[in-house]
Amino acid sequence: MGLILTRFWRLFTTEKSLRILMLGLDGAGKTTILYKLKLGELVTTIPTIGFNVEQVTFKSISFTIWDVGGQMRIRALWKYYFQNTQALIYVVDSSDVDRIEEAKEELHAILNDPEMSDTKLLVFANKQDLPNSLTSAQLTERLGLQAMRGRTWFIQSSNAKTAEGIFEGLAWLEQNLRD
Ligand SMILES: Nc1nc2c(ncn2[C@@H]2O[C@H](COP(=O)(O)OP(=O)(O)OP(=O)(O)O)[C@@H](O)[C@H]2O)c(=O)[nH]1
Ligand SMILES: [Mg+2]
Repeated sequence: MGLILTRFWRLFTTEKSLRILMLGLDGAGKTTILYKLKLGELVTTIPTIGFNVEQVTFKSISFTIWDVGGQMRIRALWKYYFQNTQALIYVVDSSDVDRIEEAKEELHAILNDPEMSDTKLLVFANKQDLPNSLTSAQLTERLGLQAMRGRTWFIQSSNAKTAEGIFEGLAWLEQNLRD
């Protein structure tokens, strides 16, 4: 009976959980972002070997966010998380200027996978608090975002330590994944 009621209730509510994949080079700030969203706290992270997954509810939508470790030797595992992903959150350390090209190559490799062809893209231009960090406009250029065809995307400046920009990014996802 409970199950029937639950199913009936779901017909009239907008309840749904969307699968979000969060990737980016090691140290970009993915795990920091995940727990800032989940707990509202700054957690002390260690490099992720494997993944973290958390359910985060924002406005009408429940997001299941998969945060996968970004170290080079484990990036080959990213593809096993692609299936059924509605949106990719790609986190970039905007101050790590020497590795922007690497971040660009990895991003385009992900987006070229057929399983990611309809996936929406949110880029966090993270670590904006650090000196010499690139602005979101500079990153847009360096990551080749404008040149992408047929992709719904957005770039948001952020500081994961203070949560600046993080919820703005989630609001964009909520708007674009609602229907
Ligand atoms: N200054 C500054 N530091 C940040 C910011 N976001 C994350 N960090 C720090 O960057 C370091 C790496 O953050 P993580 O969240 O562990 O990075 P990650 O992307 O999960 O890394 P992997 O798990 O190795 O893929 C930590 O010391 C964070 O505190 C930010 O916006 N500004
Ligand atoms: Mg991590």
